Parts: sequence; C-alpha cells; structure tokens
Amino acid sequence: MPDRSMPENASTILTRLREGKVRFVRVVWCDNGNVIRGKAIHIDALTRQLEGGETVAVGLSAAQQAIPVVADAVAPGSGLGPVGEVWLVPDWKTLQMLPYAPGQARALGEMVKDGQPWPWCSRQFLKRMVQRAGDRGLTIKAAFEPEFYLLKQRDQDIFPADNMPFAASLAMDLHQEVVMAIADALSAQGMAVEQYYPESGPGQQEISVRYTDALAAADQQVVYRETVKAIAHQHGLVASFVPKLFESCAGSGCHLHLSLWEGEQNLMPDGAGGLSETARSFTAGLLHHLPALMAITTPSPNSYRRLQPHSWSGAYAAWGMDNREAALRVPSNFSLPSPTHLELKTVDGAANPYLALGGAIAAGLDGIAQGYSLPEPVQQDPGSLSEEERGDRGIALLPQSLAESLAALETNSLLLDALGEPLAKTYLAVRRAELAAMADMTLEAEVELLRDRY
Ligand SMILES: NC(=O)CC[C@H](N)C(=O)O
Repeated sequence: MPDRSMPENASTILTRLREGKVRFVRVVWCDNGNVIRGKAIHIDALTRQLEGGETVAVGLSAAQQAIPVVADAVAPGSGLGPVGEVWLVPDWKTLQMLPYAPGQARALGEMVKDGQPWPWCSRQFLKRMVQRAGDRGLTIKAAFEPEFYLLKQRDQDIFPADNMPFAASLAMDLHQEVVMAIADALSAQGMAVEQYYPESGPGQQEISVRYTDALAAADQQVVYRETVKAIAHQHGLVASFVPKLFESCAGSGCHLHLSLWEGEQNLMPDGAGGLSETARSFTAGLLHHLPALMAITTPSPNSYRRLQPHSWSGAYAAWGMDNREAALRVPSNFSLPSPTHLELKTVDGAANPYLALGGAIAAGLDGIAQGYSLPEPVQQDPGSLSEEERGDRGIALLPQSLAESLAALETNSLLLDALGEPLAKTYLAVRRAELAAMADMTLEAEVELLRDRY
C-alpha cells in the first residue's frame, strides 16, 4: 500500500484525518474464526491521545480471539477466558480513508499486552515468518487472488446476480457499475489492480491485484474482503467469498501466489525454463506440509465442498507446470523463459490471510532447511489417472474434510511450533468448535451462516 512510507508522526496522521474529514478511525483485525472485525475511535478521542503523545490503543477482551465463526461463545479448550484484556494498536502505515464510508478511515491493528506483541496476534505471526525468511536472506512476495460471487437477495431467497459463463463480456456490462466502483476503491486504497473477468460460476467474479511484500499482501486481502462486500451492498447486491455457495456451481478459491527474492533478484527462475533449486525445495516444503497447512488455508468445513477433483481447485498433492488440477501450479510467462512464481490453489477466502501466508512461508522454508526435493511434475489431470498410476507416482488426494486437515495439523510440529503454543492451542480449539457445530449442517445452512461473514 502506498502509505507504508508515511512517517508515524502524530501531526501527519492528524492532518490526514482532518483533510479526509474523518470522524471515526476503525482499527481492524482478522480473528481465528477468520471474521474481520473493527473497533472505531472517534476523532476527538484520537486527537486528545495523539496530541498528548500517547500510543493509540483500543481495549479488547482477550477471549475475542477464541470466538468461532458459528457462535458468540468462547471455544472450549482455547486457553482464553473472560478475564484478560489486550490492546489493539493501529499500524498507522496502513491508514486509509474508506472510499465506501465517508467520514471513516481504517488502520489495521496489532495486539499488544504489557507493551509486548501478544502471542495470539495473527499479524505479528506473519511478521515472525517474514523475519524467519529474512534470517535466511530471503524476502517473500505474495498476492492473494480472491474469487467471489455477486448475489441478489429477494426476501429469504439468495441467487446469483447473473447467469453467465466464464469471461462473458455481457456479464461485464451487467455489473459495470459495481465492478468499476470496486476497482476504483481498491486503487484508491493503494492496490495495483491487474485483471478483471467474470469467473465461471454464474455471478462469480475475479478482480486480481499485483503481488507485493508478504505483510502488505495479507493486509490487502483484509482490505479487499472489506471493500468488495461494502461496495456490493451499496449496489443492492451481496458479495460472498464463501468457498462453496451452490452445489452445482464453481467454488470460490483465493489462490496464493508466492515468490522468493534476494534483494531485487527473483530467485524463482533457473533461467533454463524451470524453477531454481531454492524454489524447488520451497515448493517441496509446501507439498510436504500441505495436508496440515490446509487446516489454516482452507479452514472451514465448507472449504472442503470446493476441493473436489476436476474443479481446478487443487484436490491432489501434486505440482505441475500450468496444471490447474495440481494444488501447486507453476504458471508460465509470456515474455520470460522461466517461471517467476508459484500458485497454491488450496487457499480460500475463509482463511485468515496472515495465518495462511505465515503458515505457507513456514512450510516452504522448512523445505529449504531440510533440502526436500521435488518429485517429477504432473502434466496430466491427476484425477484422470488410475488409482494405481497415482499410487506409483506418489500423488495423494489431499484432505477431503476439515477433520482430516485438522488431524494433520495437530501432529505437525513444524506448523505448531511456528504458530507458537498459545496461538496454536486457540486456533485448533476454534476450528474444532466450528467443525462440531457445522458437522450436520446442510450446504444451505452453512451458506446462511457464512454468507455475510466471509
Ligand atoms: N480459473 C480457475 O482457476 C478457477 C478456480 C476455481 N474456481 C477454484 O475454486 O479454485
């Protein structure tokens, strides 16, 4: 985001807020139920605090990090309870005027307790993983690629806002106003919008944004979800990132694009049409840890309705060049001989982007540390191979339920250690609570519950 260079200086902040005629600044975070939440501070209180030289902070119940998406009650076994306060401190470098909410601004918050980073804070978890890469001399660049549906609501009925197929230009005309408003609002908040097309589901959209540094990429995913939902609402529509809304229509992924850098040099290409050794080990680390990582990147019971073979969502533990059925796709380039990044498909918009990206970094770095080697690329649809061929080539079906990926995460010491005991314990408890509460839900009931939250 462009404001990252803004000095964290009280008078600069106040000047910007006054120029923007801001009355409320929302301090926003994404919790372990992957709901984006905010608490807003009035400009008068903020002015008092900033002019008095105080650090601006909003109090929050610690247990708020233990609330599953399904209920307003603390998940059992989370390690957090009704006693305990943490402080949400705005990162002023992320301050943005809200293009869709005049008079309001937003800064992303971090959780602090006793003047120290609070171990449950997901944004600080990602910072630790970025630092872990930095300790190896590596910088991670990333982009989330969210898909979402535009829906219309009539009384209790919710249905797709159009009936058009992939890239239908008529769908562009049908949604001209809302899409332009979304794209302009993303640009106004510092995102580099890259491409737009109607995706293959009826009413499904994809507006992609350019890669950036890891922390900014996760911040952008929060801002993206917020912006798309708010603007759709202003146009009388509901936008939803729920991974699977309709049984017979395409699911919505949020593929994660990753590249490794050393300074200004992209370390991904080998210059001879393939991936460098470092990139291969990083990819192998992702493949190795993927079943467990999916409890973070595809975290909802609903996520697994999307992850089916033949749906381009990456149901198999495989990698391939330009292979849209492999969980790890290495995309080719128009103008360069070698690939410049990789794409992880088993990610969706129900994920907390800080946890998802931080987990992916931890997994990939472990591949480098252990010197994992990458199997042969899979250049067919793995779902079309026989069981025997898949077995011979070591292509496993990835977890088909949250219960499976959670079981994998619970025994994955690399990811649990990376999260740290407090956050891991709470995260697992929240996922377990969601799994239990949604175990017998129909798709319709899931959608009713999740549609507005994701
Ligand atoms: N074009 C695509 O890659 C489609 C992706 C697919 N909708 C998914 O669920 O991941």
